[in-house]
Amino acid sequence: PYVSAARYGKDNVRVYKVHRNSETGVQTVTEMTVCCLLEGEIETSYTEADNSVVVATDSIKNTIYITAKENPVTPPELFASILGNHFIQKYAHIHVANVKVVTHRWTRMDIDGKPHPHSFIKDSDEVRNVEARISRKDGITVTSAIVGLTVLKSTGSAFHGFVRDEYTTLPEVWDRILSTDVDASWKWKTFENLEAVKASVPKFDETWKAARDITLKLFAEDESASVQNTMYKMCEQILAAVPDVETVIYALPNKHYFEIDLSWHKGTKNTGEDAEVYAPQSGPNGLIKCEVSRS
Ligand SMILES: O=c1[nH]c(=O)c2nn[nH]c2[nH]1
Repeated sequence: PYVSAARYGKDNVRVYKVHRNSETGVQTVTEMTVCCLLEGEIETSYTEADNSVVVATDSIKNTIYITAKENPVTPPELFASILGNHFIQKYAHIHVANVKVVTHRWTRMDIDGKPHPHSFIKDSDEVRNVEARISRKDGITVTSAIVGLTVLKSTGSAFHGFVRDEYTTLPEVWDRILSTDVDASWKWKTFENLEAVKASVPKFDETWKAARDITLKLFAEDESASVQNTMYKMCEQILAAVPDVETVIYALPNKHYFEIDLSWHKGTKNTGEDAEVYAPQSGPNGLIKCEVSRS
């Protein structure tokens, strides 16, 4: 047998960084969880207990903190690329760094109608993620993502015209609740090197905001014929808005809310257009995925 693939490093490295603007007194915080896994000429550490090729995962964790101290931690696309590039520059035998950055939400509080200089609220578990592969040979590939953006609409969603056969019990519906946890990601054109990532820095925040705004606007306004069709429109609009993005990927659970027939109680009407009380379902749930690329 031989090692056909290997990568190792430190996962779940939690990092917080504060930026203090001494002139305005405004402080800005970033909190992220980092995973950094290295690839290269490391097979002998597996096959021959040769630890001479191992940059200890503890050293990788230390490097994450030093890199955060010495460099910007936002946008996450830049930080991930700087971190990964460090390893392939520092260690000749390391050829690839796989870096995942999960950025948590700290939304600045508004107090008495004014943004507070140093107080924040975790207004949701939504995260902004980046996965970057920094390769000596192949350059830097970056995928950005919005994960855990939970949305619901109480109407404006239908699902009918689907296959009806001896396995079908689902009634057709013209007016239903639609709820999902958005997992949207977009793959950037490969960056030749760190300089190319730095040249694109303004695009990363812009694109995250555009992708989020497009998702919310379409979710709210589309007379949805299905999760499939609505998510395709989201992908189309993001591709149209961001030339440097090659592919957009969505994975949307369909979080069902079932009607409850209450007619057993004095003929209470609570189905169809009389439905008001529903049973939110934890599972099973639909899961609809798609990947849309430039033609
Ligand atoms: O939007 C939907 N897509 C589907 O594929 C599906 N299947 N059941 N309900 C559904 N709703």
